[in-house]
Amino acid sequence: MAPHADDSKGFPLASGPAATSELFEVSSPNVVYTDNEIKSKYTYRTTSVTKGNDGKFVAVPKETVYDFKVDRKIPKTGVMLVGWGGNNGTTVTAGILANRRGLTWETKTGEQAANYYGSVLMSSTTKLGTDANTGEDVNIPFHQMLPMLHPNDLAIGGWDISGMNLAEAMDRAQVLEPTLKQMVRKELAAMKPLPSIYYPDFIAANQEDRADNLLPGSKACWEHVEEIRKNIRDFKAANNLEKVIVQWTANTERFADLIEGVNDTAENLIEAIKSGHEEVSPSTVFAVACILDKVPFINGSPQNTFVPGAVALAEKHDAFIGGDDFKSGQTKMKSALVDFLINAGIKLTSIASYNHLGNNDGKNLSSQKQFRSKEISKSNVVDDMVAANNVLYKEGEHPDHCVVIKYMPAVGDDKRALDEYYAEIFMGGHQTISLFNVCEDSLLASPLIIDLVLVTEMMTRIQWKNTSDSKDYSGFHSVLSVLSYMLKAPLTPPGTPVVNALAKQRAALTNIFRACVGLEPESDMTLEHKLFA
Ligand SMILES: NC(=O)c1ccc[n+]([C@@H]2O[C@H](COP(=O)([O-])OP(=O)(O)OC[C@H]3O[C@@H](n4cnc5c(N)ncnc54)[C@H](O)[C@@H]3O)[C@@H](O)[C@H]2O)c1
Ligand SMILES: O=P([O-])([O-])O[C@@H]1[C@@H](O)[C@H](O)[C@@H](O)[C@H](O)[C@@H]1O
Repeated sequence: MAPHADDSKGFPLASGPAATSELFEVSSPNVVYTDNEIKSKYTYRTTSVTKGNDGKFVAVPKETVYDFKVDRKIPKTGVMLVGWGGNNGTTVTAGILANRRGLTWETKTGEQAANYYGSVLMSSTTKLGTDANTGEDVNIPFHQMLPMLHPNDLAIGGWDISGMNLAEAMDRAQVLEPTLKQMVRKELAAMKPLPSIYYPDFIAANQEDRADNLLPGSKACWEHVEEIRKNIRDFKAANNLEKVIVQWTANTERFADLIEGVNDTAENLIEAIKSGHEEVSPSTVFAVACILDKVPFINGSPQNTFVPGAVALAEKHDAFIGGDDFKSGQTKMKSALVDFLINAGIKLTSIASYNHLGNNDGKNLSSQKQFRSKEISKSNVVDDMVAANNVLYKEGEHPDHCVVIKYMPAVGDDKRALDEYYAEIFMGGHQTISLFNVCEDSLLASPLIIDLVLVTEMMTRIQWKNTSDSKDYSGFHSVLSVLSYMLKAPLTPPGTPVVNALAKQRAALTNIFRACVGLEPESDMTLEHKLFA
């Protein structure tokens, strides 16, 4: 009998965890396994560079020894989506249900089985090491690097300003095959998003016609914070959960003005909400509600949810936050291609990025203020790669870069991304790369929602301390920049650099997980294959 859900309960857990036992153990004097923990001593090696009076760099190898501790017990976890009734929300919910039940369905090209393609954790591998006998690479599923939650075990719930149940909303989204929809319709029909907060000025006016599932009040108030906190507590209790993670996959909001005395500090932000300040957005109200109860909050949209006061509040409460803006298709390709071109010594001089899409996201983005949020997140993605190459680019020099998004209802969720990359090459030559990339937006974004939940939940079970310190273990910084691989505009701890290069982002995630079990970073040097045969 398929599991049933109701408003506050969301979508209950599967019967029994799908997670498999751990695939490997590290045999090292620096790694200790107990029933509940993996403890490791990890030497972090970096190179500290200074510039001498003669202008010459001096590079000094540095070593810092850290103790890492990983909780091996995988908690019963739920995810609550803000915007649950949207294209992404309905698609990821149906996708997890289909995987949990091992569904196959007929399509025009034959039978299709449920999968987690597009999830870096569930469908990619990472190199563990080399075979002691053959010297061949030994690659394992990324998901097996640490004792990680399995998406099949997730309870799912959430909020939407639209009161449609998930089956009707799935039809409205027009993303999934009718044959698959038919197989999950009954379960989704039993799921209804919780009423949400709606402050009209923050999203396009064209969204008003779906706003029929609202909490009273059209601007920030403390009752909204308390109601959201209660919703999360009720969902956790109803599903007998140990942990809940909240993700914003609701409409893109306009940027909030940063106002001293309103959203510049934690205290001012709390006061601004209590006094009903109109510059506090719904996404910031959700973030504050989550932070106060140390519920991790991830922003999958481009708006500046995390105003300085929200970041400060998260740091104050040791709560995890992450964002911004899922990196699903056009930008993911850009962050890989630009990384390749510039690191190949090719001088990229112009990027023209156009896309059109016909889903409700595109409808909301047809409004200038909401588009501006997206334009910013899509435009900044090359900055670090350009700045890192002072051979090609002088100080302050960068490629021309334009971003255009047009709402074309006919194409629905199947966004068309058209890009032209123009570059200078050897001796005055030029290279022009033209891409036509059909991104089925929700089918690309849904695995990112899953990866963001899995990595965020994993980070709540990792602690560290500097071996030389006597102080206790602590968690990573509140701002989870380790999530950057899944996001267009990575949020980083205040004052730290933003890395958008896709390969670097993936390497950071891989090597932090490796460090947690006392393994060196994967360097791909393979000296064993270069020094001797
Ligand atoms: N590939 C992708 O789909 C992709 C990539 C990057 C970012 N995003 C972002 O993800 C978000 C969702 O994308 P989508 O295609 O699912 O859009 P969508 O419009 O289909 O879904 C958004 C949902 O949010 C709801 N909503 C709006 N304001 C709300 C509020 N205050 N509280 C609760 N619900 C609210 C809407 O009713 C709608 O159901 C958008 O902001 C989009 O820009 C999507
Ligand atoms: O992730 P990506 O494909 O570069 O960017 C996408 C944009 O191209 C699209 O216009 C927008 O609707 C999506 O929300 C997403 O942001």
